[in-house]
Amino acid sequence: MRDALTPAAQRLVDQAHRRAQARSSPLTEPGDLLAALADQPESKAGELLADHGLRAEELLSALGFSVANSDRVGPDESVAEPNVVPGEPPRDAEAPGKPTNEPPDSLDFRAVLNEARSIARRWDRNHPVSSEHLLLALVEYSLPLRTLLVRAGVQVEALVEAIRTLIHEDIGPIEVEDEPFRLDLGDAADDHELARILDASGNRAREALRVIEDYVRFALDDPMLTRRLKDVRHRLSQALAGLDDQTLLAARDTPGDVGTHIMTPEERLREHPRAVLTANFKRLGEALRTLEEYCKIRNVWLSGRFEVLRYDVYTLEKMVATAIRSQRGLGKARLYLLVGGLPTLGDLTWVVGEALEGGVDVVQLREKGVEDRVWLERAREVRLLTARAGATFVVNDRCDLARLAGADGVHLGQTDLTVRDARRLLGGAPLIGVSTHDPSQIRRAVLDAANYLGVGPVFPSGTKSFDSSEIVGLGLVRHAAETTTLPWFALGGIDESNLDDVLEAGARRVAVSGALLRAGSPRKVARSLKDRLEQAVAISSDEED
Ligand SMILES: Cc1ncc(COP(=O)(O)OP(=O)(O)O)c(N)n1
Ligand SMILES: Cc1nc(C(=O)O)sc1CCOP(=O)(O)O
Ligand SMILES: [Mg+2]
Repeated sequence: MRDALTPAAQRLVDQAHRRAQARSSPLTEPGDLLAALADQPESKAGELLADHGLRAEELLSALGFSVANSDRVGPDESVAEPNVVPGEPPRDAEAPGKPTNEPPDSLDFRAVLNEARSIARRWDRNHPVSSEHLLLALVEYSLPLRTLLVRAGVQVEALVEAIRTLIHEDIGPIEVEDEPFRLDLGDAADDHELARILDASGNRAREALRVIEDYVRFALDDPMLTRRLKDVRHRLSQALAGLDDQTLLAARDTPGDVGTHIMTPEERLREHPRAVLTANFKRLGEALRTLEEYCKIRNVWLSGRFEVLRYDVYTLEKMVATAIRSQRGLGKARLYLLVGGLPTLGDLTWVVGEALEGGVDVVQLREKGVEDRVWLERAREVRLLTARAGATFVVNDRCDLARLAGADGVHLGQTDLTVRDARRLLGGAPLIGVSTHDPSQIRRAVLDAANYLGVGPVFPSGTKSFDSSEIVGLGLVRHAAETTTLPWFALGGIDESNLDDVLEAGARRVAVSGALLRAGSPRKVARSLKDRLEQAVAISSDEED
């Protein structure tokens, strides 16, 4: 394999070889590369590992390197990036100057380099492999190394998202590998059986994935999840390319398959599209498990790729389930009111009543600095009003009060409780909303299985003061419109005068506070905002038809 690597990536690969030599290993393994990355906080990938919680010494010792004497093995270990040094062509892995007498690459090590290459070249065939590509290949395709990273403190999911964002990872065409990993299926009877099993489960996995993708794309209409599913399909195809398709085809015998006519009553009965979705997630998990188990006989590395895919599919299943539940809870909600800071309970009752009459769908009680008993009294009042109107009620910041008041959910900012901890307190049913102020927070909230997002502040706000650098503008609204899975509400300084700009940028739900609280007639303003939101929704669905 002749891979174009950035100088920094090349040094990491060389360092991995030297590490293998230092530990007297006959082969250079992926763990040697991970150790090289972990021990180079100045490289971009090393920096990312450190930012995501790596306790480098713990990882190095888990990888079998003694921290005291390891670690910068050999000379010239400075791996300061840039990815590509301007004016300097990327070095080649097998170019002259490569250290000699070092243990050759294990199959797994070569597979990691292959992976890194295919990630780097997804969009551009000439793109060199950088340290970030190497790190992504390691964590995405080696479950044991991923586990070691988790044990050494790394938040792996967030790390993967950060790398993907950094390298603009996206779904490109499937590249045919020059030298794919092939299962060497010969002519023996065992091989024939193995080929039939792998052929059937490969087809099953592909088909189930397609059924799931169709649901997410057409029923859920969710761009971010559709992209993630495409990514799984892409990786599944790459993994399946490791099986010798000619052998599999030769072994295929559909008319002779004793299983084709056996169908359980449950398989015939699917009452609604969601039942089809659930059944196909199950089918996909099973097919991946079969691939993983039977590949172990011949190629542990390939088996590991199916294993990682299976775990990713479990996570995706949860994300799809959350997206369905969120859309059901908030699918038709367009106008969201944040209310708080009013002098009396009577003022609160009046404003919320007016807003609900004007068509507000969600009310959030957002109090700051009031005594808990007052908070709770107000929350119970808003609960009553919203329940009568059939609207949703959310409590800002406080899970305890949300529970006590019987709210439908809670809203959390970036420094409030995490979604995971709020779920511990509230259980699975209540809605959890998260404030987001940049693309990575949006991605994180989606991965954390939040039910909806606040996206802002779009404009300066009279309700909460923000530095000008904190105002996200319409750019983040456009980003959310293009990518976001969940119901999301643009907010911050939105009123009748600038709503058109927000709609133009792609928002179809907005949250307001001052626009209603400072209005002479909150009912009229709410009605006008709501009508314009619904009109925008109607126009965009006409355009889609
Ligand atoms: C719908 C919605 N979006 C964002 C926020 C802001 O939450 P947070 O950042 O926690 O700030 P506070 O509101 O707590 O001051 C929100 N409340 N609602
Ligand atoms: C409390 C709050 N949080 C925001 C965020 O973007 O996180 S914007 C905001 C204030 C929303 O009120 P108004 O509509 O009056 O600007
Ligand atoms: Mg908060």
